[in-house]
Amino acid sequence: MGACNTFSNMKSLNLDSIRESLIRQEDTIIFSLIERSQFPMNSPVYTPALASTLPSSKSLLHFIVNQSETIQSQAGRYESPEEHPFFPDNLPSSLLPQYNHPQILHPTAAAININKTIWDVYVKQLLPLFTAEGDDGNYVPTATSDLQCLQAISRRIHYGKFVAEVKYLDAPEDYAPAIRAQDRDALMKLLTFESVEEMLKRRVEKKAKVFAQEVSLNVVDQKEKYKIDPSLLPLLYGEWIMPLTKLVEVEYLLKRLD
Ligand SMILES: C=C(O[C@@H]1C=C(C(=O)O)C=C[C@H]1O)C(=O)O
Repeated sequence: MGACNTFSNMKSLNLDSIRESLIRQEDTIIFSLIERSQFPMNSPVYTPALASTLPSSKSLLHFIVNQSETIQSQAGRYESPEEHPFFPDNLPSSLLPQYNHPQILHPTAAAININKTIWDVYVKQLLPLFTAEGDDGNYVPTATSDLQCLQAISRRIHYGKFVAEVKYLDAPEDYAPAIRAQDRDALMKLLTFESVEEMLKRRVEKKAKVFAQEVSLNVVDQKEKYKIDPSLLPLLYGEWIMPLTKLVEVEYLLKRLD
């Protein structure tokens, strides 16, 4: 049986099960980056000029994400504590019967949403790293690939809330004084596991070597080629995805005793 990506109940929530989910989410993130990388940068997708006749005049990406979130919100996506919209203002309510999502997180945590930062980091820092320069006019497939990447990365980073809850429950006596003192540095130190981070960086590079490898039947063509450079994965995780996950962890813990 494959590793499960969600929590069905409180009992299944421990640091091992959360890390298993984060490991499975690596696959989703790597595949979504590979899909996006088949298109060049297509920079008109991210600027207002192309979007001036659309209801979201900021950019085509803004329009596609906003409209997709509207549909998905009506279908109940944001009822789950694992999901965070990029444009939470004025989202319609779910039209579906309520699913009984386990209430694991401390109530004040619901408000933590760092998607603005994730959006900026993705568009300004990550995209240029793994897409070729250029414009091939495939704007809608490009923006829908971006939506997949953004949702996968956001879900992973906001999992920091669950990580933080479990770490707190495992050692409240260690965390409580730092929370009471609102000491960000002490919390960051407590929640950081360098060996886990180092293993993760090695694993995502290895996964990218497998997932992004060009498959050829031509035995003469021995040299391995990749759809995205595998060494980008430890960079993306080390510079942005893990630090932002830890930021969510700290933000969560700061509110854990409210
Ligand atoms: C997520 C965790 O917390 C921290 C963040 C990590 C990450 O984002 O992958 C890894 C190890 C920790 O430093 C964890 O402990 O698993």
